[in-house]
Amino acid sequence: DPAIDFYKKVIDENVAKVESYKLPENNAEFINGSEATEVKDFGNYDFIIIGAGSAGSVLATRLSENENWKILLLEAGGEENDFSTIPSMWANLQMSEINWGYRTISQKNCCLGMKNRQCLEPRGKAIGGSSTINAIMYVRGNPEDYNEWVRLGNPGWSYEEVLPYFLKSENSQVEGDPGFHGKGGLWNIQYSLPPSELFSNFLQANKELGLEAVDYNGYRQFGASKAQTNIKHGKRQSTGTAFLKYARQRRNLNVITNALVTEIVIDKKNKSAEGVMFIKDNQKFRANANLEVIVSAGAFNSPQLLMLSGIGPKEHLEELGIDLIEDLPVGQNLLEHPMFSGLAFRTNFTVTAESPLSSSVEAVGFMPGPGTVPPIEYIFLPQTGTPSAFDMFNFNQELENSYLAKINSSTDFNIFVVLLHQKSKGQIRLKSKNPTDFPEIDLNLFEEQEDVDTFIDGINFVIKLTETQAFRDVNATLIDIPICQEYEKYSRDFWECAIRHMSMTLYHPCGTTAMGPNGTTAVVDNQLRVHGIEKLRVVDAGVMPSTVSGHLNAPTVMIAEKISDVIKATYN
Ligand SMILES: Cc1cc2nc3c(=O)[nH]c(=O)nc-3n(C[C@H](O)[C@H](O)[C@H](O)COP(=O)(O)OP(=O)(O)OC[C@H]3O[C@@H](n4cnc5c(N)ncnc54)[C@H](O)[C@@H]3O)c2cc1C
Repeated sequence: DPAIDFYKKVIDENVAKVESYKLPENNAEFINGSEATEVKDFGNYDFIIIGAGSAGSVLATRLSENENWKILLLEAGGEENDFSTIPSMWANLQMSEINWGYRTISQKNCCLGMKNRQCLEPRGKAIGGSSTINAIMYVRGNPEDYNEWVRLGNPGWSYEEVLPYFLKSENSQVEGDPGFHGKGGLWNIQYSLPPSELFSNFLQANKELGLEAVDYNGYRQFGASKAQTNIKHGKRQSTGTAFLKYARQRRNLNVITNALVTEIVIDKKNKSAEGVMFIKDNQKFRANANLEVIVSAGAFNSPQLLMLSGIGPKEHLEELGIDLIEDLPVGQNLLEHPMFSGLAFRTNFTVTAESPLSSSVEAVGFMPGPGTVPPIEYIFLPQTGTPSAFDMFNFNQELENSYLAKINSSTDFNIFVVLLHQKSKGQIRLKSKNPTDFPEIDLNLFEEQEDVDTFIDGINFVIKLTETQAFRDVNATLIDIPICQEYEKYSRDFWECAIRHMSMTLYHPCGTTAMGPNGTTAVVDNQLRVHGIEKLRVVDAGVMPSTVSGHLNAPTVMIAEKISDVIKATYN
């Protein structure tokens, strides 16, 4: 098949580049432009949207449906490419210029087994944003997650009220629970590509523990299922491909790539957003917004941009010499989904054919807990037969030699354990007032002991899962974790130590521009308008006031769909 040959060639060429790629330390490509003295006029628009990611692409598509509105969409990255459309290559995309390349600052409670105690925090820097480099899983979470947003003071966000917006985007091929899947929308959803040979063992193992196969986006979340994914004809469906591709043909939408927004221009007297400053092609530009500036730069970059523009914690901005316009808890309340990556299992089964064109994340399960929402998700990654091109865990040399080097991609499978509702909180701060510097990311996972305890329960559950007959049939055996030898092997103290060393995240930052009824604890209101500032909204994953028992891409698209309707209703 010529198509398969073409993509195999793309993989070969790009994997070679991945091996030698070095993550950047700052936004080097914009430094020249940041030193330009002249500011050029980029004209007037009704809406200026910052960031063409999961939220920004959807917003631009929906708002440009109104022909009378002139819209400017500014994106720091470039276009998607052939490599980024191949589902199984998602992890490798981190070692290319379509990842911003962030690392956390050195951590005290977590990431202890990583190089320099830093976890990686990839973010998409391209049309489609993080949906262009993500693992393409479509997982909405639990209805109670959204009802919780209402309980936190945000009317309009109950599951009943947001479900229509999930359905609106979808063209679902999933044979799931009736009433929970949309047809005819722009975004294709289908099950992950052909099942691996151990998929049925995974489902059967769950069954042995009383967990049936479920549609996790349907009536019941507790149980196990094949992953629902954003794939169409074997290719990634980023929001750039699924939504923006059509809207870009509209004359009222101007999409500018390789443009770094450096400031939201705010009239200090009226406390009203007037436009933006950005850098493109080594030049500085200013564009004006008649109706609104909408910040959709993601859960790290949106708070960075707000703080650079004078909106943020008073003390922090003062210490950096930034004039304060509005004192809001920007960058606080950072939530993540910690993920333990130390459960690999050797089997007596060897994959025969390598399958570089499959999607590597195959199936997930949700562990029941005492509450209405699952405390733990577990993700099944079967053997691929192809070793990954780099260490996405960022393990230090000791772990790389003593652990990673032992994993065999033909015989071993992984089950990643995810803590869904952490109590610990991190934060985003500015390194300096220079917009070409990266923001400072402090994850602070596992500050709260309760998080560690729940995580250990999840690990023990997954080990029990692999001790069922279904996994004994392939002789699944936990691969030795060679660290934390000072503790009794597999005791709770041992697991705590392993968790603090070997956990990374599922790359689900949110909460840094949280919605809520007032500016002491929240940044935006329930219509995502920034408290205290006119004509300014934040619309992206950062606005989630609490996280969801799922993955963040689908909820972010839902948020953008819903706010597009709110905006249309406001001005029409
Ligand atoms: C490696 C990885 C795997 C993931 N896997 C999954 C998964 O399988 N399923 C799932 O549901 N979720 C997954 N996620 C998470 C999900 O993709 C994100 O939560 C979601 O895409 C966030 O959308 P957003 O609109 O908030 O931000 P983004 O999609 O990141 O969009 C922000 C956009 O703004 C641009 N931008 C930022 N700053 C500026 C600036 N100053 N000027 C101009 N442009 C700017 C960025 O380049 C980017 O395009 C994953 C994420 C990653 C990184």
